[in-house]
Amino acid sequence: MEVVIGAADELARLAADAVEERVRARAALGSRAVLGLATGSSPLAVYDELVRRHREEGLSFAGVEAFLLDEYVGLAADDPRRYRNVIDQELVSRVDLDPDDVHGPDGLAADVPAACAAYEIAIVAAGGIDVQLLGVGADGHLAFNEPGSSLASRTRLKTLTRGTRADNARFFDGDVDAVPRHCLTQGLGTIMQARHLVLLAAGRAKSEAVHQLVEGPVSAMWPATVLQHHPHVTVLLDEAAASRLQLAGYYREAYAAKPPWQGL
Ligand SMILES: N[C@@H]1[C@@H](O)[C@H](O)[C@@H](COP(=O)(O)O)O[C@@H]1O
Repeated sequence: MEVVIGAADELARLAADAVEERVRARAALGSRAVLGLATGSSPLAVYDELVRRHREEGLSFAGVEAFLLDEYVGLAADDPRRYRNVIDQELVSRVDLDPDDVHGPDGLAADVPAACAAYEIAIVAAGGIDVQLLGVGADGHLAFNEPGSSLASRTRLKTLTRGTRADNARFFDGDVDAVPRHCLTQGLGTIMQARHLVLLAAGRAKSEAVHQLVEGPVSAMWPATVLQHHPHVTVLLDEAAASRLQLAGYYREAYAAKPPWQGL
């Protein structure tokens, strides 16, 4: 696990570098990159940077396939809070990514277990996710895998905690009761199969979750700690999110002394 502590614009550039590198490398081989997209505030600056590179530097997403981490259950197909619509607005509609190549768990499925199983199969059929962008909840949730989630879980229905619903009420005019109770989410086991995980966290409210995920014991009580078992994780933090790290000095030194050939 590599921890980088820096300014917001630098972190967004690094995450965009990881995405761009994969997209260009796959295109050069004549194959398609598979991206894992996250919603929430954390990746927004990354999407802005990718859009800028698309417009100014010719970065093309044509042929790229993308999968969302999670989705609310029960929001109407045209509801702007539906994550599939959020990602259209934040990224897909601003670049040349074909909307038909962007997939999310179906929060309106009549047969939820079948829809979740189909989602898992679709990810595998695409060849697996090359780069997965991630945020983390203040309680350590990853995607919508709340505390207590199996570390081996697959895409399934979950019940949101009151805390997560309160955090996300800002997207529902501050009305916690308007936030759906249920969601479909990639499981922790699903997320762990992506080849490179790039997690962004900002602000003091995330500092305990960040401390646990980087330095705490692996536990379902802090679902993001499962990332300690992944061979290729990049954790991009602002100063406030990094403020409870015990080994922050070491992470800074390691990053500053990193051989240029190493990449992210
Ligand atoms: N389902 C999402 C997660 O995928 C996201 O990572 C997390 C943090 O969100 P934010 O980036 O807005 O802090 O909260 C939401 O509940």
